Amino acid sequence: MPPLLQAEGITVAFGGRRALDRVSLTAEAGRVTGLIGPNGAGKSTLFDTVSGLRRPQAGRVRLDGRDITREGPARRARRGLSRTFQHLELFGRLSVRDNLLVAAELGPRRRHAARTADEVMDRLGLADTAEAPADALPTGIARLVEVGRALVQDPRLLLLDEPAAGQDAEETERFADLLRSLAAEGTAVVLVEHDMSLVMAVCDDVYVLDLGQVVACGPPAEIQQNETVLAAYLGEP
Ligand SMILES: Nc1ncnc2c1ncn2[C@@H]1O[C@H](COP(=O)(O)OP(=O)(O)OP(=O)(O)O)[C@@H](O)[C@H]1O
Repeated sequence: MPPLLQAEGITVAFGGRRALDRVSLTAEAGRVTGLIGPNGAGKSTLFDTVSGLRRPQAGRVRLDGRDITREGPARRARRGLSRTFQHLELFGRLSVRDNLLVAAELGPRRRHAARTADEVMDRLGLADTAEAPADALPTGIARLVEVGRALVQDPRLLLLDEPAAGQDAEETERFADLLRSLAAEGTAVVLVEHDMSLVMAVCDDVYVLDLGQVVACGPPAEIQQNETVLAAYLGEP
């Protein structure tokens, strides 16, 4: 069986400058794949390309071995791909529950949208804030709501763009448990995150991007020792 996600040789240029230069990445069901790199390395651009918001100038995106490079974001979502955004995309005036409901009503469990939203709120520890408007939430909690909006779609492939930013140590620990349990259920998780202790604790594999190129990939223990990575990224104060 092919890996659930295969991005192969992805090149994206803005003007004359390559934000991604022949980037390849795979993500497998049941594993958490980390994607790290300095600001501007190309992480969000890769998510945009995988989720169908941006067409690459070269390269292919495959899901279950099927070439989906020319498919739009809605089609990819129906195939089981969900993502969160680094810049939150919540409906600020709607409650937490309604934010999840709107997303659930577009997903495969739309007939049970209310139950699905409640289950996901419970799972994320959001039940107590269910009626709070999204724009009144602290960032760490708002990011969990964004994750919840992805989870109500019951994704097979979940792309998370800095989901733990703004969380305190205890929230991050709980979030790590959530990622592990999603992987244990068979979800393929791709995690963009600047919190290195979270990345190293939960990821099975880590890709390191720098200036649009993959400079290393491997298990966390190997990545932490890799000299190119230390120079490009981890060595930064
Ligand atoms: N719409 C755009 N137009 C022009 N340049 C862009 C655009 N989007 C991204 N870029 C450039 O592409 C490069 C990669 O940006 P990207 O946001 O993918 O990096 P990133 O690794 O996600 O960074 P960060 O950690 O800061 O979010 C950067 O140099 C950025 O300035």
